Amino acid sequence: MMTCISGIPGTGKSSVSAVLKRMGHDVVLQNDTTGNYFICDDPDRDAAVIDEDLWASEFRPVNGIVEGHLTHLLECDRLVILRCRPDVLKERLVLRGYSPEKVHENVEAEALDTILIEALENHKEDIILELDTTERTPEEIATEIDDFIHGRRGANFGNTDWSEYLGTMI
Ligand SMILES: Nc1ncnc2c1ncn2[C@@H]1O[C@H](COP(=O)(O)OP(=O)(O)OP(=O)(O)O)[C@@H](O)[C@H]1O
Repeated sequence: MMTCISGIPGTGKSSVSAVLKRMGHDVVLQNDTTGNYFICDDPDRDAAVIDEDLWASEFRPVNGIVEGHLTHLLECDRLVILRCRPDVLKERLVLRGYSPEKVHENVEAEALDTILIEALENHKEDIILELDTTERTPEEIATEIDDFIHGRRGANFGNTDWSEYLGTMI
């Protein structure tokens, strides 16, 4: 069974995945699988552009967890989307040294539910679990994901609404 953990950069995917790995889950990093799909560097965003559709269509399923901000594009059995309140996400990304443009782009995408919307275009609702990481530890989030993977809790999404942040601090 393959579980994907997606979310805007800074929502806590790596932190949560590290805990899940310690709990015994096999974790594959998206960035370790995209090398053959490189198109060019994007200096404005300080990121590589990859052929996302080709990567997603050629991805070989794994029995475990795949973590990365594009993994909601993959076919999978369970999909977890991590969320973070825009003002807190902004702090996390500024601390990382992201440029103001990159902070804005990511925080706006979070406020607009971008990943959830894309996920709903590709997946059935009953495999999606959305978790707000804002005021919770990676350990708490990892426990919820472990419960989801093992069927001890069900799918759930649509409970975050960051629209009040649009057009204000971002
Ligand atoms: N639940 C949390 N509570 C507080 N801080 C957190 C939490 N999760 C992550 N952080 C902090 O937020 C920052 C970003 O976390 P992390 O690298 O896990 O995000 P990410 O979603 O994996 O980002 P990327 O997609 O760029 O790899 C880190 O400084 C991390 O310590």
